Amino acid sequence: MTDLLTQGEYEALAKSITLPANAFIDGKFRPAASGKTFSTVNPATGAPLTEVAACGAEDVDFAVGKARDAFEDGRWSRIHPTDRKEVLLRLAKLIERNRHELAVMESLDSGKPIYDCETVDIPETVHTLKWHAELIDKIYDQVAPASDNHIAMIVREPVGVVGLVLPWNFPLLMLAWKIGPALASGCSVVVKPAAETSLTTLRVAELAMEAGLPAGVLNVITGSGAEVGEPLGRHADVDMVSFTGSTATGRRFLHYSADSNLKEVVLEMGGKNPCIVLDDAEDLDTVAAHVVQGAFWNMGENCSAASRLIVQKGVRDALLDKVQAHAREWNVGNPLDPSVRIGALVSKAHFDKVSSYLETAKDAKVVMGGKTHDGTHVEPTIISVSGNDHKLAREEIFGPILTVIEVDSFEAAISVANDTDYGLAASIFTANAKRALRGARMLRAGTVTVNSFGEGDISTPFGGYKQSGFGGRDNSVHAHDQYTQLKTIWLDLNDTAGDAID
Ligand SMILES: NC(=O)C1=CN([C@@H]2O[C@H](COP(=O)(O)OP(=O)(O)OC[C@H]3O[C@@H](n4cnc5c(N)ncnc54)[C@H](O)[C@@H]3O)[C@@H](O)[C@H]2O)C=CC1
Ligand code: BAL
Repeated sequence: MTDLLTQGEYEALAKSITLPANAFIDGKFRPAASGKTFSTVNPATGAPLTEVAACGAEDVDFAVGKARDAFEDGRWSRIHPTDRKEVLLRLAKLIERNRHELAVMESLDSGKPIYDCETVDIPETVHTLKWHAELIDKIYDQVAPASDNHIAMIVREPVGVVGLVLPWNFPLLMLAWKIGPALASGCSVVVKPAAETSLTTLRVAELAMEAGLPAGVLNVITGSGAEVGEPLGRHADVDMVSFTGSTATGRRFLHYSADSNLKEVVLEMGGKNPCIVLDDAEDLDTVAAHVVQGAFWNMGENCSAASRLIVQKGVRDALLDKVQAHAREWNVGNPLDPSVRIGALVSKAHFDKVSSYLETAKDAKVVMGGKTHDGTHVEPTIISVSGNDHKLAREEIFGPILTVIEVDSFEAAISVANDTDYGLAASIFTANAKRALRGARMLRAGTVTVNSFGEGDISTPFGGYKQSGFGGRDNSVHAHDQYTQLKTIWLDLNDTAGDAID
């Protein structure tokens, strides 16, 4: 059970904590080579929090060089997996010990409710690091079938120096999703946090040194996508990039790779995720609670947000009454108030984008909400559209706006659900087990939940079909596939040289 503090205690902590500001390279905080900085702002108040190093290509190059040195001399990549495990477990413990400080930092920098930071982001970050740490000395290599005179081994080796490019919606958790398996596998990493939310990544890098991670293994380069993300994506000495963010930026990383060293690229991108509710769904009140959680959790700033409610005609009105009742419990307010469920959107620029969709609602029916507050807050909003062609049904809004589409059959529901370029997540609510399973199979999405909304947990792969994903999966044992490559080693056991192995 998480021990929440009071709003007053969180506000006192916010005033007393030291915010990191410099990039973190080779075990030390360092300013950008250019000396430039940018302001990071509390989106809930508009007040500047601190000045962060505005790094560029020179800093990326320096960090990649340090990561390469660390990888090649084996100070991390070649130590026993159990020793890597111990360091990562210590890091998880240090994050747990500093949870209130990290939760406040995350909330101030991103606008997320402190309640979410304390009850989801921090515990899940700790759990993710522990899970990958515990896994790494339990994965065995393989021996392939071969004649008595040969042994064919298939071994996993760390891929090398990896670039980890993070989004702003779950700064700590996405860091953990990527450094957990990357570091456990023995890679050295250069992390590029989103410019909006660099602070907790920098603090975790510092804690990693305290945990005993050797210098140069975990580096953090702060700055913009153009100045840091692009040079990292194009760097000839980066072996692999794992990215989470928008589909447009993900696509750029494929170009960077093709134009440079053909580095491996794994992309986890956007979604316009359908939530299907059929006429025979049971317990509409619980269904409504899932719909609200799916649409409004983290202010809808979630790649797997259930942003399209596809509801069968017979149950539409009853369901929408209950969805509104639950949504009214999601109060908008100061993110440092532990009773608040809807905090600020991440930035004024993102607020402007999300609120522009409220204008689009003029040719649709606003069922609930539609108002904005305090410059960066948007109320939980439900908008009913005439069909799946509406802009609100097609574009990823990444805000607390749920688009409702009515359908008249199971087949129509599946067809509308799949009518999107995305394919990250989907849910289906029905009491008919055969239709539930048939639907789950027919939905083109990386994760399908039946009679619930969720992303699964650390033990199951997370990633998308179609333009939501490329190249691999986060979470689960499969996350290690991103950060390792397979090597085949054949041994000839004959006393004298035998035939060629073919
Ligand atoms: N997990 C997800 O699916 C996420 C989706 N988004 C979607 O993307 C929209 C835009 O948000 P952004 O912050 O602009 O996302 P983004 O995809 O541009 O940013 C993600 C990361 O890529 C970096 N980046 C940006 N431009 C780059 C470039 N040209 N080259 C290399 N790296 C670059 C950013 O600095 C950040 O670290 C949101 O409204 C939302 O719809 C945003 C964040 C997470
Ligand atoms: N929900 C975890 C992945 C993401 O939103 O970026």
